[in-house]
Amino acid sequence: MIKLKNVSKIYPNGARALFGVNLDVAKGDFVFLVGASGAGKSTLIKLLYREEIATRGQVLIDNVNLVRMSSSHVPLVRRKIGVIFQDFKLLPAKTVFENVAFAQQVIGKSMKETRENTNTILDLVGLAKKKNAFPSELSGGEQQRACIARALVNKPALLVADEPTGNLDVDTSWSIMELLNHVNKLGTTVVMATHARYIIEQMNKRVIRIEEGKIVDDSIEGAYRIVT
Ligand SMILES: Nc1ncnc2c1ncn2[C@@H]1O[C@H](COP(=O)(O)OP(=O)(O)OP(=O)(O)O)[C@@H](O)[C@H]1O
Repeated sequence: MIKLKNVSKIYPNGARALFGVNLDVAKGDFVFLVGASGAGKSTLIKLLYREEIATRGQVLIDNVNLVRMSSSHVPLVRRKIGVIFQDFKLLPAKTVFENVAFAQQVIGKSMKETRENTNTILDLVGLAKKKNAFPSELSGGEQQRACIARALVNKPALLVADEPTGNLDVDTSWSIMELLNHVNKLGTTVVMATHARYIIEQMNKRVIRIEEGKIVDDSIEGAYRIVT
């Protein structure tokens, strides 16, 4: 579902973030991106949802090249992709329900469908009881669950996550990882950048290591699987 062909990214200020990256991620995969700070993980993730555009090469999502795409087509591609961040990015003046519902209203879903989908996804992430709370009334783990609900509510084929456990304690991080694993088992492809060694060691997933803008290792890591 994801194919990067000889991708390089040089930012306008001259910073060289990625060089000659080739990558294939199959539908249904769960992939970790690891590497030191500044290695290029966030840049690679941003290329996948066209927050940034590659300077050279091709970034294909379901055979559509995001590099050559006109901006009018970007919303169509973004509907296939849910994004979650380390710092949540929830709208502070909206409740959990409204944050999740909003993602559907902007793509023109009816009120009835929006309400049904929002309730279903809030159940899935374990936030049904907090749906009328505002983000400031939630714990960090609950805020991240709300973000995951928002990212998933339009049923994306791909979920990209940039350090989604970066602001969470170990137990809360595991509950988020179990949720991502569950979502992956339901069929969503997951690409997640992380610095958390203990997570990649225990998840037994494909791990892509980036150093100075290049993929230097691509292998299955860890001996244990999370039981879900
Ligand atoms: N918007 C930008 N403009 C200029 N340079 C940038 C920009 N974003 C990132 N860079 C540079 O590109 C390189 C890769 O950065 P990137 O954020 O992709 O790394 P990272 O692996 O995600 O790091 P971290 O783990 O700290 O988040 C770094 O040298 C960084 O300074």
